[in-house]
Amino acid sequence: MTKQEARQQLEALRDELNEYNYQYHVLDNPTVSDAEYDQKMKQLKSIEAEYPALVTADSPSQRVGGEPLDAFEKVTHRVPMLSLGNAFNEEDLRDFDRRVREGLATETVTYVCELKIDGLAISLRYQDGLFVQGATRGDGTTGEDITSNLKTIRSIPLRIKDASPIEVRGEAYMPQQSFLSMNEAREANDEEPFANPRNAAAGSLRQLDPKIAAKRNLDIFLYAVGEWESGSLETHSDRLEYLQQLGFKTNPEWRKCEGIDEVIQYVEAWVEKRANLSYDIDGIVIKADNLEAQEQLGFTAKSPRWAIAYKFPAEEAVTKLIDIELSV
Ligand SMILES: NC(=O)c1cc2c(=O)c3cc(F)ccc3oc2nc1N
Repeated sequence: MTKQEARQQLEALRDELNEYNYQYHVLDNPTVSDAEYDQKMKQLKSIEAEYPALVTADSPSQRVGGEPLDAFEKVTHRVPMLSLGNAFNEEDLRDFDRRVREGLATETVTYVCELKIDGLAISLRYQDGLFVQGATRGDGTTGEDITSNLKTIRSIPLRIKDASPIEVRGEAYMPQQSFLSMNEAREANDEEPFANPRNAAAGSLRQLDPKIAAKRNLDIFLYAVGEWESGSLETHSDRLEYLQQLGFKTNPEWRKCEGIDEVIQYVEAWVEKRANLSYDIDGIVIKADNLEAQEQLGFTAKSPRWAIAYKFPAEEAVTKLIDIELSV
């Protein structure tokens, strides 16, 4: 095979494998058998072995990186990654809504409600369509570069159609099933089990060896845009739809709510439905939908004034109580 033929074959195989990966891990709708996927991957790797110069950053063979790192580099978030203020009951939610309406001098606010994924806040940066850097929130201004670990998350696209620089944010998490089977394996090896999926996800993303992170079956839901020069959308909900069009995994349960009464209905519905999810949530995030309204309301030193997190009553407090009772 000539170098030109190899280049063409590799491009076709990359596109095919990245599309299969998207259907399987983002849409949860596999279109080929594992055997067929593995066969194509083997073909790609053998041509890349023959022509190493033709390996590209978005090749599916590059998901599980090379050598373990000695340490994580620091990353500065030019747009700070802040944390959300909390609401614990209906009164807190109504107080939040009153502050927003007063700040905007408007009667009713359109909100977007999202499930609050109980994981790790993550930032992904794309340049010329390529995934170039991934980082933790850290202290909001300085995070850790964990690009090699994030590349192992199959639902993160290595390339997107939009070539303009864009930073997207989301929550990396460990699905409950992965958590249970990982802890079974750890206990079989006399290793300390993780307390909960959130700690397991944090521990996995802090591994210096990406081969370990690759085995942890982590996943991610994207929910916001950080830096984005060419951004021209008017609402947060438009941004969620744009992220989905770009090939990112967004959580399908978000809803637009007109006014705080609809928000409270959404929250109450999920107190019940939460138990049926295949991943942990610790609350509901409520955001003013209009981006100009967000701009007008701005931020306190550590949180947006245009969003709040309604926290479910802590479940682990109950299990801890039971553990104590059982242990006496
Ligand atoms: N865990 C989550 O599922 C989740 C978390 C955040 C944030 O932490 C968050 C922090 C901000 F300063 C602003 C918006 C946010 O939106 C968010 N939206 C979500 N869905």
